[in-house]
Amino acid sequence: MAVHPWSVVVPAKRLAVAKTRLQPLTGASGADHRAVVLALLADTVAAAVACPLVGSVVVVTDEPLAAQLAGGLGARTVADEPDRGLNPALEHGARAAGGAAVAALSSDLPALRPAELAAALDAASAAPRCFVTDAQGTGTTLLTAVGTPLRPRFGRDSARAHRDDGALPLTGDWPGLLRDVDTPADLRAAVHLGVGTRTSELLRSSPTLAVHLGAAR
Ligand SMILES: Nc1nc2c(ncn2[C@@H]2O[C@H](COP(=O)(O)OP(=O)(O)OP(=O)(O)O)[C@@H](O)[C@H]2O)c(=O)[nH]1
Ligand SMILES: C=C(OP(=O)(O)O)C(=O)O
Repeated sequence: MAVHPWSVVVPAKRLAVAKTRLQPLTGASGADHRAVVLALLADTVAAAVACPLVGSVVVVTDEPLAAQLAGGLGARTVADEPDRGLNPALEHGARAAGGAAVAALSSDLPALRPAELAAALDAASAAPRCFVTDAQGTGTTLLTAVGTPLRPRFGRDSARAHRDDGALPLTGDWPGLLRDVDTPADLRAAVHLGVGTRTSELLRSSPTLAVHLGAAR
């Protein structure tokens, strides 16, 4: 039986140290690196907030600009505790979010659509813990838990780690949910799929970045 509402937890580290693999692109195009990271987060959070199966979105961050942005989009923010990296931050966010159905969502999914997230969360009622593998095939973009602790294993080869830890892999027609952005090629692929409002605005205001991403008209 489908479960909802879901609490969605989104991690966001300090902008100054985030998305370093995008720096060659932002540097070469003269784009504001922080603005790019924030735009990816904004489109991800906006899609989660707009998802009909989601009751609350909690962003785990110590970054004031990310917290401000999350608040403006209707998400709640909690501090980046216990300050021991991504997985402890997600566990903290999941505890703060509460509820029986909790999902950890990557913060770098600018092409995510609310209906895609709804389809994945709907499918996630199939097992107590489920996950969605990223487009590369090694990482994780969504980890879900219903009535059981989240036990996040994000990091290198996290898809394998989540599967080895008993979570069920989910597949479906949700290209925007798979397309996390780590590298310039990933951002190009997300732009090709169609990105949300904030990333689109950024491309309009940064013509050189748009050219680098093949998005210039
Ligand atoms: N709140 C919180 N989020 C984190 C932490 N570490 C990583 N994240 C977030 O988790 C996601 C994946 O992080 P990483 O793959 O380590 O780093 P990244 O910023 O995506 O990119 P790179 O610098 O290119 O490795 C990003 O959204 C980060 O902002 C942490 O300690 N606390
Ligand atoms: C940490 C992860 O994400 P990223 O692709 O941002 O490195 C992961 O997939 O587990």
